[in-house]
Parts: sequence; C-alpha cells; structure tokens
Amino acid sequence: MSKIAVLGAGSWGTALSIVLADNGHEVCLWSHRKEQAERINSTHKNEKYLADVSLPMNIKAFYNLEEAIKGAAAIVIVVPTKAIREVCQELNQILDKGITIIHASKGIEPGTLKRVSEMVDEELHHFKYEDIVVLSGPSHAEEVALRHPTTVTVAAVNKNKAIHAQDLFINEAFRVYTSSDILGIELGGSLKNIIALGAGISDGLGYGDNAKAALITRGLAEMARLGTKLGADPLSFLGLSGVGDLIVTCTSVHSRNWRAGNLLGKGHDLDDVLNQMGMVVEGVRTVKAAYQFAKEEAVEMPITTGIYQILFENKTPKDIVEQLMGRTKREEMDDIAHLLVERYAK
Ligand SMILES: NC(=O)C1=CN([C@@H]2O[C@H](COP(=O)(O)OP(=O)(O)OC[C@H]3O[C@@H](n4cnc5c(N)ncnc54)[C@H](OP(=O)(O)O)[C@@H]3O)[C@@H](O)[C@H]2O)C=CC1
Ligand SMILES: O=C(CO)COP(=O)(O)O
Repeated sequence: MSKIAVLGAGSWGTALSIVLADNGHEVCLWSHRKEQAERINSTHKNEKYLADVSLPMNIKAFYNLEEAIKGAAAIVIVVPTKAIREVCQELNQILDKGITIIHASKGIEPGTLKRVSEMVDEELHHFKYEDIVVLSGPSHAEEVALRHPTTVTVAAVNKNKAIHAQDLFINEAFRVYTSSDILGIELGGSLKNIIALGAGISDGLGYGDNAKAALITRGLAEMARLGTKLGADPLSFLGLSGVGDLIVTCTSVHSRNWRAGNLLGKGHDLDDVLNQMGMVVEGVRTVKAAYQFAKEEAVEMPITTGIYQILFENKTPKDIVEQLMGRTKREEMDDIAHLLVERYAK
C-alpha cells in the first residue's frame, strides 16, 4: 500500500480519497484552509462538501502542502481548473521527481485554450507531459462516497503511468479503465459540462425528455467534431468520458452544471446562480474556451454557441431554442461519418 496525496478538499477530492482509503492507502488530503483541515481531522467528515459521509480513519487532512506530499507515491490534483496553475506553482517548488501525477479536474482554460494536463505540464518543470495521468468519467462524488458502482477512465501517453493510476484506484465499487487518448478523455470530460448546462436550461424551461435527448445526442456530435479536429480519437467520445459523462451530468440532480442551467432556465441571472451554487460550475468557464476554440478552428458548435450567448451576450433561453430549431436543414450523420472515414480509412 502507498501514501497518496490528494490536493483539493472539495466534493471530488474527498470522494476520491475515500476510494483510495478503501484500497488501504494512507491518504493525505490537502486543504488550502487550515480550519477545514482541522475540522476534517477532528470530525472525520467534510461538513461543507460531503456532509453525510464518515471518512475512513486512514484519511488525514493537511494544511501544509509540503507535509501532505512528503513520501507520497502519487499526487492526485483535484482543484477547480481556475486554481490548477496556482496549486501547481506551489507544488513545483517542493516536488520530487518520480511521483505519479494524476489530475481529476474537468475544464479548459479560456484565453490559452489549455487542457488541465497541459497547464500541469507547464507549471511542473521536472515532469514529462507523457507521464501525466487524467482520471475522468461519469462519477458524481455523492455516489462514489456511498460506494455505488462507478466506472472511470484513466488516460496517459505513458501506458505504465495509466496502469499505475488504475491499480491505485480500482476496487469492487470503482472500476477503472485505461486509455492512451489523453486529449479525447480530457476534452470529453470538459465539454460535457457545457451540454449539461444546456440540459438544465431545457429542464428549467419545462421542456421534456425529447429536448434533453436531442441536446445529449447533438451535443455529443459537436464535442466529437471539435475533439477530432484537434486530434482526439472520435471513439473516445463514445466512451465513459464522452457519452457516459454526458448522460450522468445531463440527467442527474447531483450535477452542479445541470443545477446551474436549471436555475438559468427558470429565469435567474448568472451571478445569482453562481452565488447559490457555492461549488464549482466548470461549464461556465469552459464554454468561453470552447466558443473560442470553435471560432479559431472553424468548427460548427451551435449548442455551445447558444449557451455562450445566454451566459455572456444576454440572449434568452427561448431565443436560443428558436435559433437551434431554426437552423438550416441537414443530414444527421454527415459530419460524424466523415470524421470516422477520415480517421480510419487511411
Ligand atoms: N464533484 C464531482 O462529482 C466531480 C468533480 N469533478 C471535477 O473536479 C474538480 C473539483 O471539483 P469539486 O471537488 O467537485 O469542487 P468543489 O466546489 O466541491 O470543491 C472545490 C475545492 O477546491 C478548493 N479550492 C478552490 N480554490 C483553491 C485553491 N486556489 N487552492 C486550493 N484549493 C482550492 C475549494 O476550497 P474552498 O472551500 O475554500 O472554496 C474546495 O475545497 C472540478 O474540475 C470538477 O469538474 C470531476 C468529477 C466529479
Ligand atoms: O463531472 C461530474 C460527474 O462526472 C460532476 O459534474 P458537475 O460538476 O456538473 O457536478
């Protein structure tokens, strides 16, 4: 069994710590708030983020980052994407080579259009990009913490690193697959949050299952369109970090992106919604990046564009429904078929 440091004591960092602790590892859960670390150690609960769950005794919380990572075989980074660079800059000062670096955050940085693995690579100077592992898939923290059956994918260019991460996390309630398509796995996990905002808006407007099925299916088409243009394997979008995560995030009341969308659909404004959530809603930031990507890469992403316009250009959800439903008629499989032919007919 190993010592593993988990950086980020929110919902997901805490749930992943439980999985690692169930596997017998010594887990050091780092919080950037001293009071929170002390409270976790005295109550064995994370009262703000997973209040109802008792934490195993082999999870210990730390406020001091150096102490948290000392002697660790692996570090799992699980902070919101806007905090990735800051945390990695601090980590860079104190990190030993040879540690396996895994991240489980889902988003793309607006402006630079970097994925999380690319930000980690830029900030951790003694690590090779090939060795960074991403963990992604349909996995709400609330259900993982209850040991409900969950499946995820770990991806890295270096297969041995992905297998190391798989071995650390896999157990009878948490099944872990590997992939070498880090690009596709990260894009799937990030872009699905935008579509989940859309699904929440649709439900908030009072539309039913037909509209949601349409959003999931056509959302997947535009995720795969952008991903493939950027070099991802189109089949990754049919996997856990594509359609799997889309289904869970677009249909679950646990999803913060769905819940935020739902409030927007009911007429609340964005600032009000984000204040009410009190947890990270990654889709709001990622939609800026995806909108920029779509323009720069000349990829059609009508749903993403519509969500961006609702959030940042004062368009109403109803305007966007009209815009989407009134688009020029076309063949359904046109672009998907071309993507697959281009990729596999060589
Ligand atoms: N929740 C889930 O089910 C899943 C989440 N994810 C992804 O995991 C990532 C983290 O999400 P999640 O844990 O849910 O988010 P939460 O909002 O539940 O928690 C975020 C945590 O990060 C901390 N944090 C914020 N800024 C910093 C910083 N600068 N330095 C250190 N810690 C910081 C927060 O501290 P504070 O309390 O002070 O704000 C909080 O403890 C996201 O990218 C999300 O998409 C992926 C799969 C499932
Ligand atoms: O990524 C997630 C589940 O796989 C969590 O989604 P939310 O951030 O929308 O809650």
